[in-house]
Amino acid sequence: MKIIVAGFKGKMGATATKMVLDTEDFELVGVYDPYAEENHLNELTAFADVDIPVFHNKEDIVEKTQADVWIDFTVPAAAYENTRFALKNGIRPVVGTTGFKEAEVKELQTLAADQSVGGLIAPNFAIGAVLMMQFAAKAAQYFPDVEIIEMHHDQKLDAPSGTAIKTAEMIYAERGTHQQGHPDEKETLEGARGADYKGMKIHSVRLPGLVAHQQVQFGSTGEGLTIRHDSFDRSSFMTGVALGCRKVMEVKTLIYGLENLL
Ligand SMILES: NC(=O)C1=CN([C@@H]2O[C@H](COP(=O)(O)OP(=O)(O)OC[C@H]3O[C@@H](n4cnc5c(N)ncnc54)[C@H](O)[C@@H]3O)[C@@H](O)[C@H]2O)C=CC1
Ligand SMILES: O=C(O)C1=N[C@H](C(=O)O)C[C@H](O)C1
Repeated sequence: MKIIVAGFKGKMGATATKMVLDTEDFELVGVYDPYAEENHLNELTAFADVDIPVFHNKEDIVEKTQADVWIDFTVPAAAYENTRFALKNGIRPVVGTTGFKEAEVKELQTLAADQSVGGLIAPNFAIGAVLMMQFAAKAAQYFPDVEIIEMHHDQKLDAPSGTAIKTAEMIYAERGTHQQGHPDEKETLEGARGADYKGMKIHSVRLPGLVAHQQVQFGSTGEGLTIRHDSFDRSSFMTGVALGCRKVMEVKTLIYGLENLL
């Protein structure tokens, strides 16, 4: 399987690049970042023995390689265009970048279906995080009152996290809209109650030292249930990324959420 990694100099992109190089049946054919100063991956100390081209524009990738899969860990502002480009050129996207609008995902799904090209957008590739979301959706059948607290490193650009939004969407699919808290509650300091997704509150914590953590907290009469996942290291996402790369070779649509491929 021939793979391109977009965003290779970033925290996730570098981890994914290493994973591709370390996986026997994966072949890294190029890395992409329009802002990179390097022309070859071996110019970076971490990849000193890897002679792979660095691409600075997308057209060169199509012209000079024959990639099967496009792994994307870039920035919210670039991921939609990158995914669209990959699909249009028959390269299967495996996208971890967050910040997609609901309409953008739908548009890309239509394009993938039209092009008959498989792909995956997964807000979280950690298997434990996918289980957390599924357990939370199950719990919401019995405990409709829930708040989501997501906690990330302070370099994160988007809030709330893609995982928090996906969790809220999965809970919503089970419980629908539900009024929580006191109907007359007032914020004396704006934002105190967090963001609101169909009546569900989402709180975003950003602190140095954190990686990626989320707590889904349910409350009911005389009892509470907390479901928590922690990614302590970015290697936690790599099993899911590798699995995504294999699975997109077998499908002809753009899947949203790793849970749909497990
Ligand atoms: N789905 C998942 O499991 C996970 C998703 N993420 C998401 O992945 C994304 C990247 O996260 P990090 O690696 O922490 O960020 P980062 O800031 O460390 O890396 C982003 C990289 O993208 C590059 N870049 C900027 N514009 C680009 C473009 N147009 N094309 C290609 N590359 C471009 C930057 O130069 C930078 O090196 C974020 O949206 C984050 O939320 C992060 C961890 C896990
Ligand atoms: O930016 C991150 O770090 C992460 N982003 C994803 C998200 O927005 O949910 C996945 C994970 O939480 C790490």
